Order: sequence, then C-alpha cells, then structure tokens
Amino acid sequence: MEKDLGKEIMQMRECYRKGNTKHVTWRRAQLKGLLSFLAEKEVEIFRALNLDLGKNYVEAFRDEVGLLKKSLNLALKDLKTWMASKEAKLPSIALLSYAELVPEPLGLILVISSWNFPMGLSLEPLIGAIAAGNAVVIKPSELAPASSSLLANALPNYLDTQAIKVIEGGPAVGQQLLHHKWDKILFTGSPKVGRIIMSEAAKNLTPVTLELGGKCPAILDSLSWSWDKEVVAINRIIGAKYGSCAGQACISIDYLLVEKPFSSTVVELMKALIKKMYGDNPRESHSISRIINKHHFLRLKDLLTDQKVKDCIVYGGSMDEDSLFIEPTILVDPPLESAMMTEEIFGPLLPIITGAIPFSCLEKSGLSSGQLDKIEDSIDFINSRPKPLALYAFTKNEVLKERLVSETSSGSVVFNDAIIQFAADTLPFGGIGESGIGKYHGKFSFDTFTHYKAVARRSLLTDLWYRFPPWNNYKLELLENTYNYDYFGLLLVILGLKRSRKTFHVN
Ligand SMILES: NC(=O)c1ccc[n+]([C@@H]2O[C@H](COP(=O)([O-])OP(=O)(O)OC[C@H]3O[C@@H](n4cnc5c(N)ncnc54)[C@H](O)[C@@H]3O)[C@@H](O)[C@H]2O)c1
Repeated sequence: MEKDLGKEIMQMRECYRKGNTKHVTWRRAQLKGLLSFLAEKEVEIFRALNLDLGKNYVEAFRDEVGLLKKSLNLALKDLKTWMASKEAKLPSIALLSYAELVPEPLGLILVISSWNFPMGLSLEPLIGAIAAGNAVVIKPSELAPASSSLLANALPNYLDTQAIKVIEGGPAVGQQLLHHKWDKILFTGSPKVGRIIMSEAAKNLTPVTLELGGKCPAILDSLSWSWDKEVVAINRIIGAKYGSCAGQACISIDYLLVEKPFSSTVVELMKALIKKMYGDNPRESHSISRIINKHHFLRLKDLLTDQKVKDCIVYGGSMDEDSLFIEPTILVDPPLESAMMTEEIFGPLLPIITGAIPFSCLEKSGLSSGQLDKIEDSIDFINSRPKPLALYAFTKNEVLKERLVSETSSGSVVFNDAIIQFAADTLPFGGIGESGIGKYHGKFSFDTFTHYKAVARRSLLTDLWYRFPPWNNYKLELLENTYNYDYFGLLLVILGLKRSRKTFHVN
C-alpha cells in the first residue's frame, strides 16, 4: 500500500511538472467536471449523506451541494481575473521599471477532510486548488463511508485522474500520506489531529491551512420586541444549534450566554420553536440529522452522565442508540468545569449560561461575580477561553456590537444570525488560535493555493549610481532622500544646493 501510494504521488508530481494543470483550459474543464458530478450524481450524493448522517436532502442541498455549485459558478466566472497578474506600482524613482504579482500554483496539494460535511469539506477546498492550477489528493473521512466511497468511485469519471485523486482511509492512511512531501496541506478536523498535521508538515516546511473547531459562543441580549425574540433570534439560534447536521458543525452555536432574568423566556420560546421545527416527536422527524456513529453518540451521552449536568436539563435529553438519535436538548447552567463546558459539544445539546457560576470557575472565567449580571460580562467570559471559530451575538445594542468586535478575537463575528457567514464568498472562512490557521472560500480559496510571485522588470537604460560603493556621506544623503521619495530634495543634493546635515566618520 505504502509503495503504491508513493508511486501514485510521484506520478502526480510528474504530471504537475509537465504543466498541464496550469492551463486555464485544464482548470476550467475540471471545474466544469465537478459541476457535472454535482448535477448528475445529486441523488447519489443525497443518498450517501442520508446513509452517513441521516441528513435530509434539503439540508444536504443547502449546506453542501448548493453551496458547492455556487462556489463553482463563482470560480468559473472569475477564473480569468483571479489568474491574471496584478500590477504592483513602483515609485517614480524606479524609472523605466515595472513590477507585477504573478499567481503561481503551489504544486501538489493534500486535502484531509472531516465527516460532518463530507462533500462540502472535501470539494470546497478542491475548487480553490483546481482554480489555482494544482494537482490534488483528497482524503475524505472514513467515518462517512458512503460519501467517501462515492467521491472515490464517481469523481474519476469527471476529473483528470492523473492530477486529481481521492484516497480513502482512516488515520493510518492519513499518517502515510503525511510521510510524503506536499506543497500545501489543507486539513479540516479536530485541534488534536491538527497538531499532528502541523508537526508532520514542519518536517518538509510544508505550509498548512488548518480548519479546526472549538466552542462557538452565542450571546443573546434581552430583546424586547416579540418579533425580534421569537421569529428572528430564537429561530436562528435553533437553526444554528440543531439545524446543521444536528449541531455536528464547527460553526454551530456551542453554548448560549443570556442574562438570568431573560433565561426562562428564552427556554419557553425555544421549546415552542423546536416543536414547530421537529414536531412533537422529533425522533420521527426527517429534518434532523443523526449522530455520525456509536462512538460519537456515546461521547455525547457521556457529557450528560454527570448528575450535576443531568440536573440542568430543562428540555429534551432523550436518546436512541439504535437509530443514533439525540433529541434537541437544552440545559441551563451546567457546571463550567464539566466536560459539557470545557469540550466542543458537536451535537444537539445546548447549554445556556446565565450565571450561578461556581466560585472555582470565577477566576478562570475572569468574572467578578457569580452571575452574568449584565450581558456585557460575556466579553470577559469569552476572552477567558480559547479563541472561537465564530462568535454570534443577537443584540440591537450598537455599543455592545462595537465592543465585541474590538475586544474579542474569533475567526468571524456575526450579529443577529449564525452560520450564514459560511455561505458568503466574500468573507474569508477560517479560525484563529485554537480554532485554526489560514482561510478559504471564494477568492480566498484561490489565494490559499497560490503563491503570488513578485516579478520585477528593469530597463538597462537608467540607474541610481549612488546605490553602489565606494560609500561616502554624499551617497548617504542621496539614499536618504530616495527612501523619503523626496525628489525635490534629491535634485537639490545632486545640484549641490543641499548639504548633508550629518557627517559620519564611522570607519
Ligand atoms: N473549521 C472547519 O471548517 C471545520 C469543519 C468541520 C469540522 N471541524 C472540526 O473537526 C472536528 C470533527 O471532525 P473529525 O472528527 O473528522 O476530526 P478528526 O481530526 O478526528 O479527523 C479529521 C480527518 O483527519 C484524519 N485523521 C485522523 N487522525 C489522523 C492522523 N493521525 N494523521 C492523519 N490524518 C488523520 C481523519 O481520518 C479525518 O479524515 C471538530 O473539532 C470540528 O469542529 C472543523
């Protein structure tokens, strides 16, 4: 296996060296091939996502297929502009010179993806890598086997198999792939594996983009209008907690911060809206995804085994191991030191934090009192934890919005909605600190897989004679005026009308 892998990778590198992938016609053909794959295999894709995750086909279209088609259409429309060299303005002193930034593909790319959006997280990076003219290996997650197998078996019918390959397997295959030299690795997954990826990549000085996870907080201010509360905020919170792969999404809301007096209203509104979205018996609902596998089901179940956490459940909590179903669940004030509040939840459990924070956690959370007295206290709470991938705030308070932007750090900030940033091509998608390194989506994907080569062209007709030795104070004066772009001063020095104020005798 290892030997075959090595041979395949060598052949791909050879193919890249021949230069085919750099041509606009090749890039366009692959992007169109991907579009055809999505169109012709749409039903198979929906089936695979349903098999792997119980994902409804409408959700699958909204979160994966539809987004991919949108990204492909953008890449096809803008490809020529993205590929074009950009002039880099030079100062007038550089007479008869011209400079440009020439986008050049990086070479051989490795994409390792996770299971929760197995199509989207494999193909979205592929779009950028192809558009940028690279050869690409994708290793989908073994935990979404139907999707992985569909990618491996069907994609070769639509793409250039010399330059684009899907290699299936789990951590062992991932590890084998990491033993080879890549020109860039884009990894989507956990911070734990992200660390392994980065240390393996460091051996060859391979640059990495790490799309990781973490706990994304949402702040809900005490909105007074019922429209704001019910229709907008709570609806969007429920959608962003349970509606995208049942909360198994890196940008799902992980926990909600609410002022204590508002919390019971929030819980009541949420209960009603959960019923509206998933019916009286959500177990029967086809609109909520299932947990990916038994291991993750038990991981989530474990989060609730601590009696102190269990006692905080105010809604839901039922589970069915056979169908890997977990009911949309709400908890109020689980202990901050519990795994529920220290680990990424990645499932349909929503802790609401209102205060009643044990003293042991106060120092750690940076709060001075045991309650979230004011919604503004959430800033300290968020800042006492690793930088999240996304921060959401439902508020009309403009001062709070400004403070959140300037006083907290996260991959993205969204006011009065959640998850939608993922769909915006003009916004870079990526984390900071524990939540990731680098960014992609839209033109940022092209840039992620591109080296902007600095190209300068000079004429032989002119020169700045004073940039060469032997050195003297006169040349120092000329250089100083040059770097200040003080052309008049330069002229005066050349004409002998301006004298150096400094006289150095260093040597
Ligand atoms: N930022 C994002 O865009 C984003 C999107 C989805 C998921 N995530 C994060 O991903 C995590 C869940 O995904 P997961 O369970 O698939 O993560 P994971 O880190 O366990 O696995 C991700 C990928 O890495 C591979 N892998 C695992 N061990 C490896 C090793 N030792 N060497 C090489 N490859 C290895 C897996 O086979 C899989 O393809 C969560 O933390 C979530 O927040 C982030």
